[in-house]
Amino acid sequence: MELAPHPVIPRKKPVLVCILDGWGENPVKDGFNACHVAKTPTMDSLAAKGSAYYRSVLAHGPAVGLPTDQDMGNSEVGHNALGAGKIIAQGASLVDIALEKKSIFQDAGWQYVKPAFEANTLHIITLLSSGGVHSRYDQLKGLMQGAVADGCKMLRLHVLTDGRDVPDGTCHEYMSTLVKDLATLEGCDAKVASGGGRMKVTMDRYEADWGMVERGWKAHVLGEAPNKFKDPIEALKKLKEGGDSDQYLEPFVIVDEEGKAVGTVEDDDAVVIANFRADRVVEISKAFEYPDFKDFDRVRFPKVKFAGLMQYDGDLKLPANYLVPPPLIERTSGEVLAANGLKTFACSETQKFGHVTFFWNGNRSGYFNENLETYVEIPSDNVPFNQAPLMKAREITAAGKEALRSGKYDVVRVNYANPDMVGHTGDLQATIAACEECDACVKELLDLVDELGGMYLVTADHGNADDMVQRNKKNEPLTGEDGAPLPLTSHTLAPVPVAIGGPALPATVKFRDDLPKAGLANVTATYINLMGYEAPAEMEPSLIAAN
Ligand SMILES: O=C(O)[C@@H](CO)OP(=O)(O)O
Ligand SMILES: [Mn+2]
Ligand SMILES: [Mn+2]
Repeated sequence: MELAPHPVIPRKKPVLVCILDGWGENPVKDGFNACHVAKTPTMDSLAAKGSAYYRSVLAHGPAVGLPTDQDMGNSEVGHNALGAGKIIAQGASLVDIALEKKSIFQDAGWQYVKPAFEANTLHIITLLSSGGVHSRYDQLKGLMQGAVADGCKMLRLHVLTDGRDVPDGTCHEYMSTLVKDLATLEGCDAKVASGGGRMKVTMDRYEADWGMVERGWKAHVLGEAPNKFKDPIEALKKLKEGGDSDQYLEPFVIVDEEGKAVGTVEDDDAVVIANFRADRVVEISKAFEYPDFKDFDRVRFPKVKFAGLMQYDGDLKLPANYLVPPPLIERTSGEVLAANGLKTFACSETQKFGHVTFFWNGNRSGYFNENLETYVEIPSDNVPFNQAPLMKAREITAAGKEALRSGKYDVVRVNYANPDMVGHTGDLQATIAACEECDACVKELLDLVDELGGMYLVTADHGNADDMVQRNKKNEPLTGEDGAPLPLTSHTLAPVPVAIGGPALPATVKFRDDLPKAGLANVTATYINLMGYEAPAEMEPSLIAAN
């Protein structure tokens, strides 16, 4: 893994790698493109340097290991690619293949849960949508059908409504489809048992709010929630009357005529999580898997056969049982830099902290070499982010500047959460403010890189803020019955910008023009070059060359 010195670029500290989470370079530049509408003098000045120093790269679909060109990018696959420099077949693709070949039903994880099917209940916990970021409905359906074919007599679904990877208000459609499909599972008593909105129940990440997971545990396992309904479609109807978006629905439990929860989790049951993406199911997995779990009081800890659709954390081997082996992401840039004694500083706020560490490092929660890596997490606020669109960008900037100034690090990596997290709220004005804040913070970092005589690479992991409205096939904005634009809460298919520069960048070094289809994985070799090294040959080619 020894890195050879770059023939032209000197090893000159510091190098800044800055990721604007959810900042797409969308070809549609109208009033709903928050990155475009926002006043962004810094990003504009980078773009104005022209194609030798500013370009876009693909951040969605096969370029980041997703099944099709219709799959928008996301933070997991984006940061995996940025960190690894390779295009890796991702969870969504691997599950597709395993279902297609039916090998999923032969492999060890399924064999582990299957013995529960005859006399006990199979519980499936899942994000209920076809978003393709954390889960997909067709895969859920395949799992349910496979379970029934293998003798499952009692199936209970615990569903998290989406409205984030798919438009708000679609939870009814997914629930109706699910209820219809459950009714077709012959010989199986199949019901929805509990649920809630993905940003309220179960799917917390990076320990931002364990209360979410506790609410999920109570609803899914104990059958307790303030909202009890006899019918899941009725449940959503009533909960939506409160005005909450699909993402933020309160937890609910489905009860029988006597008011008893229809699907509590009991000893000897099987529990499967049908999400392929890790970050938002690591916490609930710990609650099911760890006997000495202390992050909230579980009240009851049923002895179940627990499996993830994938293994979510390779370092922790969590969960021990899983249906599909996760992508093997090896020899990431983090590992290579550590092996060469190079020092890394990485920082973001809680919501994105694992993105610049865990995902960047190939879904590993530990360090490669703790003496060489410094990871700083700025605690995120637990608020709907359109109410606080500046988020913790100032604090991240301050930490990044201190790291740059310290002279201790070969590379300083920061991620700004604003364009993505505020973009997900569908609030255009707040997202414009988020982009402006981000731009102002990037300026501070770049000014310091100038002062210190370093180099920078500014990029993003996928689009989001660059389109805030749902559109028809002709790209025209859609409006609701009241004539108001229908907000887009999801990521986009847009490519993302990559900008390089800084006083230490030799004048002969420029972006190549022979890689028009380059994607995020090409950024890795580029930043390793800026650090003064040739990138490992197995990585996707660098975007730059010296003439
Ligand atoms: O919030 C999340 O979980 C996803 C969207 O589902 O966003 P990101 O990939 O940017 O983390
Ligand atoms: Mn992201
Ligand atoms: Mn996002």
